[in-house]
Amino acid sequence: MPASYAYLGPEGTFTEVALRTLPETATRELVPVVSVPAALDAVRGGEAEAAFVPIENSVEGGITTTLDELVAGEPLMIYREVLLDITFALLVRPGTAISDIKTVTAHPAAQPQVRNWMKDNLAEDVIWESAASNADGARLVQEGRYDAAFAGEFAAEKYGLVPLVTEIHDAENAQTRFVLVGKPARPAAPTGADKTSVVIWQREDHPGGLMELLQEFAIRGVNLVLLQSRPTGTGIGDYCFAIDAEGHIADRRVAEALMGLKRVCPEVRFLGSYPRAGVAVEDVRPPRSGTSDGEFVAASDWLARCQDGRF
Ligand SMILES: O=C(O)C(=O)Cc1ccccc1
Repeated sequence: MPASYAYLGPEGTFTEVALRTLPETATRELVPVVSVPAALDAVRGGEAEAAFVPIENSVEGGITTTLDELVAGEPLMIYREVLLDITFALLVRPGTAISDIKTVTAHPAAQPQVRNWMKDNLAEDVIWESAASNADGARLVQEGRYDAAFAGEFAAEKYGLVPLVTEIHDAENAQTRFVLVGKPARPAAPTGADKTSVVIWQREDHPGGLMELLQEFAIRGVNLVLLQSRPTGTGIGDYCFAIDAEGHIADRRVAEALMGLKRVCPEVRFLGSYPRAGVAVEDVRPPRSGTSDGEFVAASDWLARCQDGRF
C-alpha cells in the first residue's frame, strides 16, 4: 500500500486542489478526512504519513483550528506550503433560482470572502450555517439540507450541482495557504527561499514582553512574515505567538534568533523550515550587513581565538 496523505475533505475541497499541485502526490494515496483535527490525528496516530490542511488566508488571517492543533498536543512539523488563489462559485441543485435560496453553507473561512456579495445578491434574511469544509457544504446541498453552497466551481459536478454564479470573491487576489504536516524529522536542506515557523510562549506578562521576543529576530536581521497570537487556554490574557520568519533553521541568523528565544521563553515549539511558496530565490532579500552566515562564523572564530589568547 502506498504511503498516504490525509487532507481536509471530502473530495472537491480547495485543500485537495492545492494538495494535487505537489508532485509527490503522484505516488501517495490521498485520503479525505472530515476535519483538520482528524487529518492531524491521522499523522499523530501513524495512520497517515502526512496531513494537508489550510492554515492562513489573505482576507481573515490564521485558520485558528489548524494553528491551535499545531500549538498543542504531540509536536508535528511543517514540510511544505502551497498558496492557492481562491474564488467561489454558488452551487445549487439543478433548477434552483437565486430567488429560491433561503439557506447557504460553506466553511467558516469562506464567509469573510463572500459576505459583501451575499449582502448584494441574496435575500436579506438568508440563513448561513457553517459546514466542515466547502466541499462538505456542497455535499449537504446535494442531500437537500441547504439550498446553496459556496465552494470551488470544480466541486459542482462531484455533487450533482450546478454553478449558479462563479468568480465570487469580495477581495481581489484572495489566497489561502495550506501546509503539509508530518511527524518531526530533519528539515529538508535550505533552498535559498525558505521560511521557519515557531510558536513561542512569553515568560510572564510584563511591559515590553512581546517586543523583547521580537527583538531576537530584529537584531539579527530576520524578517517576520506572520505573527499571530493565540490564547493558551490557561486564563484571560495568557497568549502564545505563532511566528513565521524568513530563512531556514540552518541559516546562522535564524538559528541564533531561535537560541535567543529559547533562553528567554519558557517554551519554544519549532514547527519547521520549508521552501516558501510563491517566492523565487532571486527575490529573497540578501542578509542585512553583519547577519550573513559568513559573518556569524567569522565572529565565533574570533571569539574562540580570544578565549584561547590566539589573536
Ligand atoms: O479546502 C476547502 O475547501 C476548505 O473548506 C478550507 C478552505 C476554506 C476557505 C477557503 C479556502 C479553503
